[in-house]
Amino acid sequence: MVATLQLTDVGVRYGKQDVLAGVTTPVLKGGEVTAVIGPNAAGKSSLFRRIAGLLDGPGDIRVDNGTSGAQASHVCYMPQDTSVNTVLTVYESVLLARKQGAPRKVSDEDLQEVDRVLFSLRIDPIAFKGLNELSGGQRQLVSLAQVLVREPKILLLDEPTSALDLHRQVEVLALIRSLAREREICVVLAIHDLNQVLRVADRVMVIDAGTMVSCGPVEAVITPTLLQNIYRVDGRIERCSRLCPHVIIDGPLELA
Ligand SMILES: Nc1ncnc2c1ncn2[C@@H]1O[C@H](COP(=O)(O)OP(=O)(O)OP(=O)(O)O)[C@@H](O)[C@H]1O
Repeated sequence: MVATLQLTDVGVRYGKQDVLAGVTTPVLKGGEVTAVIGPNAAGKSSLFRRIAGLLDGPGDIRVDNGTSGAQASHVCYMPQDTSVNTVLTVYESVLLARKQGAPRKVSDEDLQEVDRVLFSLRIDPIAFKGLNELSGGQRQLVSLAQVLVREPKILLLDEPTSALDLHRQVEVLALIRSLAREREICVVLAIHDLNQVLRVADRVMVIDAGTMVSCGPVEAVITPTLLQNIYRVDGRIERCSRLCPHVIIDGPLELA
């Protein structure tokens, strides 16, 4: 069965302050990548924490048309903050993530999956380094390995490439897209770089000031009007030599 995720009227409140309200999506399906975009402090991370079951709030989060998000075991969440406070090695931390909530005995299959994920993210050369010895980008790749190794069906990634160099961003996002397709994973990822959104996502959800203002196919949503209304910049969409759409920014919005 293909995994599905659907949000109905989902909100988040910290104390007495509503930071997110009324987020309703179509059914997001395995095999698809949905990008969540919007300005700083719009409510994107709060939405991810709410879907992952780390925050309470109004609304309905439906996984596979039944279980609520928090309870479904195949929902994996990678937070924005990947700082660590442990002496584990990369390999140990990824193996531990794999065994989370499962019987303790480590099988050959577990070891093979850890190897496969480290290799796919090209972090196998640092497998036996301590987590506290890594660069910011390496730490982010390890965090990604920790969720991929659990073989999720719903994958929630909060800015998974923010610390990566350009080559690694393109490579990792291509990997995420191909895993989504091959393993029918429903991927939802927050990301600021609209050009990467245009490359990786099927659908884009725009959050602005705690409200979902738009949700649809990437090229229908990422338009000069969005650049003006949400990001206050003048820009246009053009195609690169491989025909992938790209955002060209002309400058800050010039008010008439
Ligand atoms: N633990 C918290 N307690 C109170 N308010 C919070 C908490 N976490 C976030 N907020 C507030 O909620 C709002 C949304 O924050 P959130 O982190 O969800 O934004 P975001 O869209 O992910 O931003 P960014 O793009 O900067 O990461 C902000 O006004 C923020 O100050």
